Amino acid sequence: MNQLYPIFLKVHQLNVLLVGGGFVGTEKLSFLLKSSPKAQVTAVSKEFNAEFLELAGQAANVTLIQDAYDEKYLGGKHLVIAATNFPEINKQIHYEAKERYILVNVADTPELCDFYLGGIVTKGNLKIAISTNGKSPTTAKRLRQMLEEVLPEEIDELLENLNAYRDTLKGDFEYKVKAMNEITGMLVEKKG
Ligand SMILES: C[C@@]1(CC(=O)O)c2cc3[nH]c(cc4nc(cc5[nH]c(cc(n2)[C@H]1CCC(=O)O)[C@@](C)(CC(=O)O)[C@@H]5CCC(=O)O)C(CC(=O)O)=C4CCC(=O)O)c(CCC(=O)O)c3CC(=O)O
Ligand SMILES: NC(=O)C1=CN([C@@H]2O[C@H](COP(=O)(O)OP(=O)(O)OC[C@H]3O[C@@H](n4cnc5c(N)ncnc54)[C@H](O)[C@@H]3O)[C@@H](O)[C@H]2O)C=CC1
Repeated sequence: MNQLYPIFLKVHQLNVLLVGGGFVGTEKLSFLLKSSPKAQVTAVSKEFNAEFLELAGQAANVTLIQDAYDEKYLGGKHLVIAATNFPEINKQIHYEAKERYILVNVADTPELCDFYLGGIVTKGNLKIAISTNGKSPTTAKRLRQMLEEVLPEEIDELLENLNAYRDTLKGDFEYKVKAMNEITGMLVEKKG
C-alpha cells in the first residue's frame, strides 16, 4: 500500500533550494515550473547546463547562484531538492536539511527523500497528483499523459459553474453541504 500523504504546496510563497543544474536538476525544475510557474526557487550549482539556464531565464522567480553547495544556502528554505552528480554531496545535503527540519528530496534516491515529486495533471483549477510509491516513475508519467488526454478542458467550466452556484446558496453550512452533494451526485451515479 502507498502510505504517502499528498499535499498541494503554494510554492510561490515558499522558498525552494535546488542543488544541481544538470540533467536531473533541469527535469525537476521543469516539472516544478510547469505546475507552479511562480515557484520561488534558488538554484545553486557549480555549473548550469544550457537547458537549465533557458528554463530559469524564462521563469518569474528563479535565482541562480553559481557555486558549490554549502550549508549556508539552506538558510530560510522550506524545501530542498538535491540533484548533484555526487552521491556524497547529495547525502550531505540530506543530513544538513534534516538537522534543520527542512523537507528534502534527493532526486533518484528514494531512501533519502522526505517527499517525492509526482506525476501532475492540471486542467484549470483541477489538479491531480500521481505517485507509484517510487515503484515506477515511468508509470506515473504515462498515467499523467493519459489523464491529460482524457480529461476534457470543460472540466474547469464545471468547477467554475459549481463555484458560482455555491456562492448563490443562502442558508447554513448543513444546507449548503446537502445542496452541493445533490447537484454533484450524478458525477458518481452508476449507470443501470
Ligand atoms: C522516488 C522518486 C523520487 C523523486 O525524484 O521525487 C523517483 C525516483 C527515481 N526516478 C528514476 C528514473 C526516472 N524518473 C522518471 C520520471 C519521473 N520521476 C518522477 C518522480 C520520482 N522519481 C519519485 C517517485 C514518484 C512515484 O512515487 O511514482 C516524476 C513522476 C516526477 C518528477 O520527476 O517531477 C517524473 C515523471 C513526471 C512526468 O512525466 O509527469 C523517468 C521517466 C522518464 O523520464 O521518462 C525515469 C527513467 C526511467 C526509470 O529509471 O524508471 C529513478 C531511477 C534512476 C536510476 O536508474 O538510477 C529513480 C530512483 C529509484 O527508483 O530508485
Ligand atoms: N541523468 C540520468 O538519467 C540519471 C542520473 N542519475 C543520478 O542523478 C544525479 C544527477 O545526475 P545528472 O543530473 O545527470 O548529472 P549532471 O552531471 O548532468 O548534473 C549534475 C550537476 O550537479 C552540479 N554539481 C556537482 N557538484 C556540485 C556541488 N558540490 N555543488 C553544487 N552543484 C554541484 C554540476 O555542476 C552539475 O550541474 C546523479 O546522482 C546521477 O547518478 C541517476 C539515474 C539516471
